[in-house]
Amino acid sequence: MAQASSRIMLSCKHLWKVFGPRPAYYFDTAGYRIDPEALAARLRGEGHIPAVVDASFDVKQGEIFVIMGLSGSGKSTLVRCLSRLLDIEYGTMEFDGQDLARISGRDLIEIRRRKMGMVFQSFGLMPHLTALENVAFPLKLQGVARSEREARAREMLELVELGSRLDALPSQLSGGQQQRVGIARSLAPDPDLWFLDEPFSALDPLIHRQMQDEFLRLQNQLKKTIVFITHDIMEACRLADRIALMRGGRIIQLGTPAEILLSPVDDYVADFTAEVALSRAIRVRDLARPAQGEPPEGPPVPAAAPIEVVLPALAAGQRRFRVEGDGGLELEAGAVLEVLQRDARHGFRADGASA
Ligand SMILES: Nc1ncnc2c1ncn2[C@@H]1O[C@H](COP(=O)(O)OP(=O)(O)OP(=O)(O)O)[C@@H](O)[C@H]1O
Repeated sequence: MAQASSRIMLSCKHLWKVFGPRPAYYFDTAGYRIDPEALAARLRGEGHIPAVVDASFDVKQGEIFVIMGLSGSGKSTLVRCLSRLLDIEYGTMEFDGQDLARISGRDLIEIRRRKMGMVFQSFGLMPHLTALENVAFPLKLQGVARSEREARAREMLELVELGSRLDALPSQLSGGQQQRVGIARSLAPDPDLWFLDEPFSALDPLIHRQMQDEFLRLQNQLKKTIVFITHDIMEACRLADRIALMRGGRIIQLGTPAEILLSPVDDYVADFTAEVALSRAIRVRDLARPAQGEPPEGPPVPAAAPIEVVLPALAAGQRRFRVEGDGGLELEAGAVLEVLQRDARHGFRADGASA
């Protein structure tokens, strides 16, 4: 996970996207004045699909912001609105000093080409172009000279460890390799905002995990501002700095993975998170507190490690753990045991496996 700065890169307020015969009718220029739930219910009752309902959130520079929800909850629609592949009915989307909802034509094309990168589940590569040509293609659209765009494409393919397959056609590459090309292509114009819509879900589970590691490695290096969509809570918890959890078009909870896992707002979120082994997903820093009295003995534990790292010492009787860093933090056995109890209730063993 990257450390995000506090600068806000994208700020969305009260976004609505409605499918149906006459969505504009419900949103006059003065704005809607009834509460979002009531308006969404009315829209549904009158033959419309409110796919994004009053969504507000900020994405910080350098952050991995994950939008998570079940099929049909509105994730893809929301991201299509952010990239203006769809027009919204209502709301504001401030990016780079401009309201994306209001700009049009040339400006929009420029922003999409130069400032936004997109990766989709279907890799969308051009079958008759080589890996190098596919990655260089967005730069060709920008009018970048051939030698320069090929140098950049080569650099991006090396970044995703495909430097030896520059001349391969998509059909000669595995699914995982094709998605790496897709990732390299989306990064070629050096976007400020990087959208990834279920980028790994077409890949088999083993590759899926490798690609997540690869993605985290890339992000550590590049520190992009990322909006990442997934329906997989484990993936969300692994990758996210913060998660926006959607249901029926609404963002029902927004927080760090630890906040969502430890303090779900309602039973729906609690059910959603029940399949996650907390001892793996919760990190030492999530439960750390200022050290009380003398600092704990023993070697420090890394703040970013999952709390399962302390289990052997806990089993051997240690009750307080020094947390690595200058913060004077400790991890206390009681907090760890609470998490283990929750895992046990949901059928997870202390080693993180399902019982
Ligand atoms: N072009 C469209 N016309 C009408 N309804 C649409 C359209 N696109 C999406 N919807 C509806 O909007 C709602 C949200 O769909 P969306 O694709 O955003 O969900 P999702 O969370 O991305 O789902 P999935 O994970 O299956 O892709 C669904 O009820 C869907 O049927």
